[in-house]
Amino acid sequence: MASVELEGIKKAFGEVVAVKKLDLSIKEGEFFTFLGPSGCGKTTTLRMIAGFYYPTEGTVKFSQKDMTKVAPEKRNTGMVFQNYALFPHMTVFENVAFGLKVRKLSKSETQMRVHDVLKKVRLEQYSKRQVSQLSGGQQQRVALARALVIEPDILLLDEPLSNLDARLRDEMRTEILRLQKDYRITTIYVTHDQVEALTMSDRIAVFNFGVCHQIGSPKEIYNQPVNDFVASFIGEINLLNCELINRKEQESCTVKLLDIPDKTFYLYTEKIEEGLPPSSPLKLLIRPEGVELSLTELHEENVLKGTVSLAQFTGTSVNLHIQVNEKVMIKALALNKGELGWIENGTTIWIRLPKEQMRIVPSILGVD
Ligand SMILES: Nc1ncnc2c1ncn2[C@@H]1O[C@H](COP(=O)(O)OP(=O)(O)OP(=O)(O)O)[C@@H](O)[C@H]1O
Repeated sequence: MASVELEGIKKAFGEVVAVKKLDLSIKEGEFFTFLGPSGCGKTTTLRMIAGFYYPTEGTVKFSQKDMTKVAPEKRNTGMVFQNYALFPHMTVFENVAFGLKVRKLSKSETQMRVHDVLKKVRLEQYSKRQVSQLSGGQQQRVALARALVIEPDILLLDEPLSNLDARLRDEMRTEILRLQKDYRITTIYVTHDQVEALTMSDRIAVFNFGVCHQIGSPKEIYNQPVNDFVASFIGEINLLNCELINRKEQESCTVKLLDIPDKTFYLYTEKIEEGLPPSSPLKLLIRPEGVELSLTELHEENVLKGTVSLAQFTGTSVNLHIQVNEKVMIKALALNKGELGWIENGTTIWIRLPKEQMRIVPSILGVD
């Protein structure tokens, strides 16, 4: 096991700056995920850790040892690629043994290690089969076995599940976590899939356009996003253009929603992101599950009246779109019970935005 430290990392390919300036440290044994949309610099960062690319600026360290210019084969990392990169004409055994052969391990040691790892990934009975004769999920396990057999200090996984169907993806998520805990190996996982990131990771780094916007546990990222990009990339959310009217210490503060005239809302001061840039556009955030609903009029603060424009039944709940006016639509969630479970399009409804469920963050996506 090793820790990973990235200090002031930048990577440019000619004019294209794939990673702008990155500082992060990954702890020993941690399951750490790089999450972000296509082209945001996740794979480039992973490849700098593997040594396939050298950074234009900055330092890559493993357990505080400078590895920036060390060749990939001397880093003791195991990597699994999106397309598996297996040798199709070779057997499962030969594929997994390949890295050990390169390292010139004895035949008996190789036999033993390959046997052990194939058992771990539940492929012992397939060792003589050609990989081209395996299913996608089985090929994925071979790729994992090949990465693990060298007993790497760090396991690097680049969108390893994106070629599998939904059911197999679920199964492999559990499998990868089981192996990661078994081997107690520092793991860096690249994905654009928020469900994978939330369910698997100890911590997540959220990227966009070569910049890491936030690092935190799945709960921190979901519940305390630092800006509207992070908030909207993970889960459903309502983002409302707003202006902060008055900010008091340890009390409610007052907010004006720009698209709902003559209405003031109150939320707790600690729900305002620290150090908001003075003139930047702001967004008020609230998750659909934080919105409260009533079919009878509510006479309290933070209430809006709207009309249901979409009621999508999902089994356990109903996803609702509630039109407040031409510009503002609020997403909410009604559990499949009581009268709210039977709600239909066109229903008039009262929405309460509880103080503790709202946050104010700077908008990097811009006011729409
Ligand atoms: N070898 C290269 N030469 C030139 N530009 C590159 C190279 N590799 C990556 N880029 C560019 O750098 C940016 C980041 O790419 P990267 O592959 O790291 O993104 P990503 O977040 O992993 O995307 P994806 O999820 O699509 O794999 C993109 O604009 C990409 O086109």
